[in-house]
Amino acid sequence: MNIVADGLRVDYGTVRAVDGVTFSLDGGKIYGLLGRNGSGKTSLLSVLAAFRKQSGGTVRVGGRPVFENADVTRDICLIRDAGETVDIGTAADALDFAEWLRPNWDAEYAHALMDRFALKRNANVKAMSKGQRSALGVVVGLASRAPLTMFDESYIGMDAPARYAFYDALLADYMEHPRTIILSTHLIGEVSSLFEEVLIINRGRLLLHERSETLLARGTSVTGPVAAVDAFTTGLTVLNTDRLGPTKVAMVYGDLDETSRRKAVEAGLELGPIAMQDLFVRLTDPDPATLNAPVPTEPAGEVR
Ligand SMILES: Nc1ncnc2c1ncn2[C@@H]1O[C@H](COP(=O)(O)OP(=O)(O)OP(=O)(O)O)[C@@H](O)[C@H]1O
Repeated sequence: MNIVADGLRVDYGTVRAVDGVTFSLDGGKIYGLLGRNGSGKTSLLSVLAAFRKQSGGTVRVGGRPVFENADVTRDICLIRDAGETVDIGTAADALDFAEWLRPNWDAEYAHALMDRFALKRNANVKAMSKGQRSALGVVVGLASRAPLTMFDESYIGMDAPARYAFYDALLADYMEHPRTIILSTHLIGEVSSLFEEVLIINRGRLLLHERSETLLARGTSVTGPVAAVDAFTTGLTVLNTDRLGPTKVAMVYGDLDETSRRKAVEAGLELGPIAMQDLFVRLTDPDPATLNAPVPTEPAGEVR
C-alpha cells in the first residue's frame, strides 16, 4: 500500500502541527516515524488514517484520497497509545468489533496473541492496566492485518518483556503477511533494527526520509587525539563532540569515502558506527548551532 503525501498541513487553530510535509512511500516495508515530543507525528498519522482531515495539501493511500473514503479506510489501521478500545466493554467485545470492522481479521491469531500477552477475554477494558490496554491495542493492530498498519507509540505502556514479545510477533507476522507498517516511537534503540526506512519529523517538517542503512552509513564516530580529530573533521558536518582529557570523539554526519577512511586510520584515528538513536538526538538537536549546520545528504532519500 503506497502512501504519497504532498505539502501536507495540519493546523489546530493557530498551531501548525504539520507544516508542508511531502514524501512518497512505496509500501510493503516497515517504516520508522521519529520525532521529538510535539513534532507532529500523531497529527500526521491521524491524517493518514483519516481520523482527521488535513488543513492543506494532499494524501493518497494506494492511489486514493483517504478522508471519508470507506473503501480505503477499512484497509488502514491506526493504533494509538492505549488502542481505540477503551469504551467498548470487555476485551472480547473489542476483538469482536475489530473482526466486524477488519476484512483481513485473523481471529485465531488474535486469540494466540491474547494468550501471549496474558490478556483475559472477559476483562473489562476500562479496568485494565495501561500496559494491558496497550497490549490489547497491539493485538488488534496485528490481527487486523490491515494493508496499512500504524502503531503510534501504542506499546509505550507495555513492560520490556511484553514490548520485545510485540517486536518479535510483528516481525514474524510481517514476514508471513507482508504489508505496510509504520511505527512511531521514542524507543528507537529497541526498534530501529526493524525499520527499513526512517522518516524524521522535526517541528512539523520532514527532516529526512532515508533507508535505515543509508542513514546509519552517514554517521561515523571519530575518536583520537584532539588535534588529529580536529584536523580530520575540518570541513565535515560535526553533530557533536565529547572530550576526555587528550582524547576527543566527534560525531560526523555525511558520506566518508574509502580515501578519507584510510587517511583517518593513518592519522591514528578510530572510526566507528553511530546508533540511530544518537543520530536522531543530534539531528533534531534544538541547539541552533547544530541545526544551522549543513546536513549533506544525497537525494537517495528525501531531505527537507
Ligand atoms: N487537539 C489539539 N489541539 C491543539 N493543539 C494540538 C492538538 N493536538 C496536537 N496539538 C499540537 O500540535 C503539535 C504536534 O502534536 P502531535 O501530538 O502531533 O506531536 P507528536 O510528535 O505526536 O508528539 P508526542 O511525541 O509528544 O506524542 C504540538 O504542538 C501539540 O501541542
